[in-house]
Amino acid sequence: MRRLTPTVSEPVAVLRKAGVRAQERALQALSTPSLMTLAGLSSAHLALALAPHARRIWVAAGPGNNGGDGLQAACHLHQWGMRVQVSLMGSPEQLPTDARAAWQNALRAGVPIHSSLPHAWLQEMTDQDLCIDALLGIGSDRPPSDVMQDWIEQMNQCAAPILALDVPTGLDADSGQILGGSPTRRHVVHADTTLTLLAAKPGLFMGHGRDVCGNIWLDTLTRAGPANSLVPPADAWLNTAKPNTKKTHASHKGSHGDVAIVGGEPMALHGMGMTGAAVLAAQAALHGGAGRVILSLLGAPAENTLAAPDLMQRPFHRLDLTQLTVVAGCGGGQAIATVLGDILLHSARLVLDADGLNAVAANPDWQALLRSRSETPDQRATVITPHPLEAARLLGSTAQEVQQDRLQAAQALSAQLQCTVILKGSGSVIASPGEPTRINTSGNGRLAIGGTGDVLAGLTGSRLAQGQSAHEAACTAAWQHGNAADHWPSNDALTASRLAERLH
Ligand SMILES: NC(=O)C1=CN([C@@H]2O[C@H](COP(=O)(O)OP(=O)(O)OC[C@H]3O[C@@H](n4cnc5c(N)ncnc54)[C@H](OP(=O)(O)O)[C@@H]3O)[C@@H](O)[C@H]2O)[C@@H](O)CC1
Ligand SMILES: Nc1ncnc2c1ncn2[C@@H]1O[C@H](COP(=O)(O)OP(=O)(O)O)[C@@H](O)[C@H]1O
Ligand SMILES: [K+]
Repeated sequence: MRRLTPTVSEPVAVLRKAGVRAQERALQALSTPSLMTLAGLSSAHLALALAPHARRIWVAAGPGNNGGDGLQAACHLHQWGMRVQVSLMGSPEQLPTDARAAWQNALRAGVPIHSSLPHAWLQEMTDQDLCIDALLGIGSDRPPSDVMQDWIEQMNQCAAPILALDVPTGLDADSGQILGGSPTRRHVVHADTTLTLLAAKPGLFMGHGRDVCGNIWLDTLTRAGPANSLVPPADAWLNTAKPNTKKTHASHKGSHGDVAIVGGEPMALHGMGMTGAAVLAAQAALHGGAGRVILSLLGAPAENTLAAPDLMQRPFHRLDLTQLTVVAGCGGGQAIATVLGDILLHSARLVLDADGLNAVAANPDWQALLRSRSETPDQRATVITPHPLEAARLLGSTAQEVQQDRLQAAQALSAQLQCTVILKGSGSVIASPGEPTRINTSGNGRLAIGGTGDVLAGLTGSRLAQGQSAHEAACTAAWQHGNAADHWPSNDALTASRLAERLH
């Protein structure tokens, strides 16, 4: 069993529900004791570690095998001398085989099992006690029933912390969305800790998953031996790519790459002042360690010269694109369309963001140009950094559809445009042709403010300029960007410009 944090260094495979089921089938026959026995024991160990002084442990057990895990855990905790009560939803006779065996074990051991909520017990529980959510795991495909919703609400309102087994009930393990697309989070368990079983699931790290899982632990239930070779191919991996920011002594500014930021439409052009976005990207490229950063604002001379003394400034026609890492589109407005063809054709390495992506989405010729960059003899690296709406425009779908399956959306876009994609948002997904897809686990809701995406684009450009491949640059930049937010002092405002200066 191990805790999954953004600083985890070994690779962690992520499987969708279908993959977990396949793994379950493959391991079931081999595993002695049964997988549920292992799951129950592991859950009980973690429960005891989380609440060693609990005077009450309430287990809410559902009608499937997730309920079986809870019953098995209750049995151990009871045998170890803890005061446990189980509320079992549904009829014990209808439990699946393993869960039914767990119920019989618990009965034999003398665990109190009821079919309703222990109201008085719940009211007496304190923050030293523990609730165990074993209502639904990966078998849930619809919003919880009315009675279950009531149990969930009681659990969320209880003073004791919550340990969710496998998945917090009400959360879709694949997407991180709330089952049934409910706009409120009332009908999903808000766990303090989630012990996920067999494999990490994507939904725990995306969308609402980050808010309702609490600390995530993983037990693969596989011990050393032949069982390990039966794990199906991963759908993705958690992103563990930390940047190496060390620079050799024997280096000069030319050793660390040149980045040109092209964007920042001024107010004078179409009445929308967006030079700030380009300056943010440029600052991030500088603080990300690029040797030289050139700001090429579209349509007018710089308005921020004094604010950015470290930056060089050039008009677009003076840039030698073939020698540069270009970050294009940040605050690009409509003006980006005037230079996008040249950028797609000639830039040595490219990060395309924001209005650059919107322009590509509207123009099939530019899509073809973007694709063809991977076919040039020098295979020009390209990273695109869409948020869900920009991704939807490129895919011809909706942001909601993208959020329903972020892994699939990022992979489809990467295949369609033959480039690296960072699909931004809670749990950014990094997909590249022929590379394992990554889910970034650093970062938090404080990044949900204007301008942080420009910072990510500039940082990615600096990583490319320093010699990383498109996939590595995207992985390390996404991790570093989120990590800076994770270490931000809680009493200090996080703004994009300050983020750009504190990338460490
Ligand atoms: N098998 C194994 O080897 C191992 C399994 N493991 C554990 O099993 C879990 C998967 O078990 P599972 O497949 O039984 O699914 P689970 O999540 O318990 O739910 C299904 C039940 O809930 C019901 N139900 C569904 N939705 C509902 C709703 N909205 N509201 C109300 N009811 C709803 C559904 O009813 P039905 O759809 O049939 O009407 C069915 O009765 C997995 O997450 C892990 O914890 C581990 O121990 C490792 C070994
Ligand atoms: N809830 C969140 N959790 C983690 N990261 C987030 C969250 N919301 C936004 N982000 C990150 O913040 C950045 C926002 O980018 P974007 O939407 O393009 O904003 P902008 O265009 O204003 O810069 C992205 O890197 C995204 O991954
Ligand atoms: K659960």
